[in-house]
Amino acid sequence: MNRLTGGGGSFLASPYVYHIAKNANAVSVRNYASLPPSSSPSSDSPGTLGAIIGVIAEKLGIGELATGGLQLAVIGGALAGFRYFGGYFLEFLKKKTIVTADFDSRDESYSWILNWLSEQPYSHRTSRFSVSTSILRAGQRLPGEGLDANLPPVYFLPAPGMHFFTYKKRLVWMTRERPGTSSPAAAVTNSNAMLERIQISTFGQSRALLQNLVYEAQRKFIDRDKSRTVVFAADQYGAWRRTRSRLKRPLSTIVIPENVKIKMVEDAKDFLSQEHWYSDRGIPYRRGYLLFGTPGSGKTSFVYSLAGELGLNIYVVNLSNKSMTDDTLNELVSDTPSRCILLLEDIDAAFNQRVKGDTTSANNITFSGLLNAIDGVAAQEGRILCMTTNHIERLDDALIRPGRIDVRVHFGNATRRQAHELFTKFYPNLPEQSDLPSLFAAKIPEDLFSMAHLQGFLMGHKQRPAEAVKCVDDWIASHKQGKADGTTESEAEDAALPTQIVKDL
Ligand SMILES: Nc1ncnc2c1ncn2[C@@H]1O[C@H](COP(=O)(O)OP(=O)(O)OP(=O)(O)O)[C@@H](O)[C@H]1O
Repeated sequence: MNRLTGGGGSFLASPYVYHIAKNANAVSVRNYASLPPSSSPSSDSPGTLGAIIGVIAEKLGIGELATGGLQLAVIGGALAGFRYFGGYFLEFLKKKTIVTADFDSRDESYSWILNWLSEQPYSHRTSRFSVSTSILRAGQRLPGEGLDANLPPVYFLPAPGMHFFTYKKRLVWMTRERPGTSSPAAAVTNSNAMLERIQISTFGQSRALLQNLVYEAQRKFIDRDKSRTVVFAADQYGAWRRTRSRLKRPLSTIVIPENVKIKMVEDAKDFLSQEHWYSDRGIPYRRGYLLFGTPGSGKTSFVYSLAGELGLNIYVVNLSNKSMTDDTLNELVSDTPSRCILLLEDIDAAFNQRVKGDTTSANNITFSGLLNAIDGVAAQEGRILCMTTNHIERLDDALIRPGRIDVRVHFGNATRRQAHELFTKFYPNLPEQSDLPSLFAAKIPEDLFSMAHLQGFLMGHKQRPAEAVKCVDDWIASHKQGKADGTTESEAEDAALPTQIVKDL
């Protein structure tokens, strides 16, 4: 009895139990130590756990072996309890002493942090680094940008794992997890196999340092985008993904009548500055443009240039996407920032099977779902909607009625004037008195070729303007026949209309 119930001095001090206590975490050890000291390790004194168990065992009249078993069970239970609560305690300690920022590759902020990391001296110093020509986010590639235009872009990033470095003279550490490497959770959820995660931590209770870091990363990223137009597209999960960014295309590179450009830019700027005007009159603060006309006439290019001019990003919805439903469309549209261009391209293709009274489309979006997304309650205020189509005659009147579409711009085939301007812009180093642009323009039949077509021809003579003028007759002859065969009467009529703002509103 004495051997088994020898109080703290007996069983805790026995080599076996002591071993268990030593292997338990510090919290367990401390908790044992905090038990009331047992000055007299005798069975008469119930001052220790062992003694208490001994007394209970004696009262119950169980034998020595069973008493030993009971003691071990109690110790095991106590250790398990310490481990369990110890975990909580450690977590509590961590919360009190460490702050952590978490970045998930499904979120835009992941790009900020990768970009920020790639600029940190540590990323260029560490022996464990990953090299990338693009930043990978949720399966989307964000090409390296803003680097020497003559070199392939490259990012240096800390490799997956843990890294320590300093930020503003404070120690920070970062863990980067990739599925299949160090993130079992991500590996299990195969649904998003490209999920990545970064955590950045530092000692202390204040979030200020990490918040500064996040703001700095955000600012750097946005500054880099200032000279660019960023394009977002909907992914298969119904969320916006940054797909690419392009250097802003100056409006001067779009060859359409100057008055069209000026009026459109003025209209958009006016709209963006008139929020109160709209709210005072209870008019939904939205503007819609329909750009219609012949293929390759510059409709999409104009939208990109306009976005650059206004400093807006573009959110493109592909209505032909089979995974898109009314709900996802609605969610996407309501999820755009308040100042942006929402671009619906080739809108006729999404609903070309619609005949009057039919409310279905070739995809999973209903016509009423589309109308609702465009101007329902969830539709974002402050956005500019741009729709493009080559077939305005196929569009339902309801889709382009005033209020949904405020300005219609027709884009036609190239006039001689446009051909002249395109040639001049294509060969900017021509002497001022050169007659090549005029010679070229004189040969181009009015309203027969699209601007894209002419641009394609000039691309074949990139550095040789005189050769372009010499060869253009043959090119026209060979293409005239093809065009005559392939163009319907209504397309030919449409193409012959000049590029202009159609003021029917
Ligand atoms: N008016 C124009 N000025 C300058 N470039 C043009 C013009 N029209 C077309 N291009 C050039 O032709 C190509 C195709 O233009 P874009 O995609 O903007 O035409 P689109 O009208 O949107 O065609 P689609 O209706 O087939 O989508 C681009 O490379 C663009 O630079």
